[in-house]
Amino acid sequence: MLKTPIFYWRIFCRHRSSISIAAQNIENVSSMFNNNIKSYDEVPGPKPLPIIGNSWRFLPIIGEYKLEEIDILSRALNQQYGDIVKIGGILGRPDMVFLYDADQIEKIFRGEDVLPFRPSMPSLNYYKHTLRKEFFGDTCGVIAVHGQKWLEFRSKVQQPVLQPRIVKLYVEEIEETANSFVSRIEKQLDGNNEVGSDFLNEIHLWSLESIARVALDVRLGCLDDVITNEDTQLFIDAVNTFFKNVGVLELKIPFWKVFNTPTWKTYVNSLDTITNVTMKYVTAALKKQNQMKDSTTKNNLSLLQRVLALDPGNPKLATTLALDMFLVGIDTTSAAVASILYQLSQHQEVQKILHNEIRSVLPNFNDKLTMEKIENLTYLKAVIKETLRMYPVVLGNGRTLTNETEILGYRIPKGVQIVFQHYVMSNSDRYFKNANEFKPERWLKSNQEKPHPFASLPFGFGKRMCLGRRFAELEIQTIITKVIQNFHIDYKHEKLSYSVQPMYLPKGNLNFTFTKRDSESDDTSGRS
Ligand code: HEM
Repeated sequence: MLKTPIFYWRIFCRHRSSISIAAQNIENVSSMFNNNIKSYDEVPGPKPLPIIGNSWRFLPIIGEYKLEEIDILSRALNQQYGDIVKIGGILGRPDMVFLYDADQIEKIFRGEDVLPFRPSMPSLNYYKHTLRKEFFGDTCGVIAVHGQKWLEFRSKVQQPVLQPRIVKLYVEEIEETANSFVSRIEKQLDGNNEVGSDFLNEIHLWSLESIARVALDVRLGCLDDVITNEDTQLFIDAVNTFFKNVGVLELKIPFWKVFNTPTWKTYVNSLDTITNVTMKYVTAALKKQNQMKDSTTKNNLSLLQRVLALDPGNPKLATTLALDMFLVGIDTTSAAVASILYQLSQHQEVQKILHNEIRSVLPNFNDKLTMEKIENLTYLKAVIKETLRMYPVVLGNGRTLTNETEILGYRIPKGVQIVFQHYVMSNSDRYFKNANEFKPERWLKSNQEKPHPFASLPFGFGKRMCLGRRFAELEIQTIITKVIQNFHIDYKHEKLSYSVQPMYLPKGNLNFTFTKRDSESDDTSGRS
């Protein structure tokens, strides 16, 4: 069936929309007068067959393109065809052009117009714009939203969400959540100091708890031994159900478009629950804000209070923002943390340097984290960047052209979806010397060889850049600091390979071994 091409695109587009949008005017006028420009038909790529085009390549059994192995496929296409590859002739969807050239990607990003176009995640798009239209109206958020509605929403919330000054207000709460995670690990260790096979779910709980602190000003208690708050259990279940079903709706034949499939109903229920619980907390915050007027200084207003103030008396804007943060901020951050911990378990020398850095910045276990201290954890930041270089959780990002554009000597028509192949570029020696080596040092200031700024872009770029980036960084920096400060981490099982799930992360049980460090220990003590 002709479903698979769409699957393929959506995997790239995952992050429920990360695949962005965009548009640019680059050189499109001058190109009209340049006779050397080749036509779109000449762009290299797998040749489509009559009628079925290239769709068959994505079919199970007979097709050679496997969605879970897009990493391998993308590299193979690059080797076979070069820096620009057309995947055209896919029934029911626009052509895709894969791009492997960082200079060209930079041009496209820098030429973005005011309304970068994001081909949206259809299931969420339908939920927001049709099924629950009455609730969302024109305040639909940014995920699965484009055009003027996207611009209006993003312009309102962008400043508070991305401002370092505001992110700084959350250091203590994010640290508290990380401490709860550490305590929970301790309680879950078996006789061999190993955590259970469902450790990724533990990371998800931490991530949900952290985002709730930011988006709702609430301590949900996801990491408590016993969850007593009914809403919290409801919320955890709904978030899990959402993640379980969104992949099915986005990646399999979209029967839900024709009738209410059980998956669709479950998915809608989960979204309704997340929206309702979110609305409940936001409304409570609004009430509290009204009662406490003037008691908080303007500088200390939380993100939620600031967003509430943007639309006085109305909880809709803040609810929608929180909803979007939950929908795209949990599994991305969780995947990144899982991947970083795995890499640290595989690179003991890196873990040792990192631990020594953490010990020098936080000599005592009880030392509180501050933004200034985080600033000094330069090796930690390099470890995070290096993991996201080699294993970006969102494999590729992209933009749909809104104008005819010259790309690498070819005239590419409006409407084509350009997919930036960051995974391949950031793992190529062309952009990173000895690219297959895990070397955080390459990101340190002392390194003379500066990487191309558009070869590794884990959070995207430009007007639609990740809205939660600063919070994601704070969360990841804090959790890794706390875990490595407390434990030596090992992975004593067969090496894991990475796959698209649809976040890109190690495939298999993450039953790490956590060996408690004592406060005086250097990195090697406490190891079995
Ligand atoms: C490691 C963690 C994360 C990664 C790697 C990541 C990556 C991305 C990427 C690649 C995009 C697309 C950017 C573009 O098109 O240029 C994106 C968009 C977005 N991200 Fe993240 N993200 C992460 C965490 C988060 C978190 C924690 C939140 C919220 C708290 C968040 C909220 C968003 C939103 C709302 C958008 C859509 C922005 C728009 O379309 O205007 N992300 N993210």
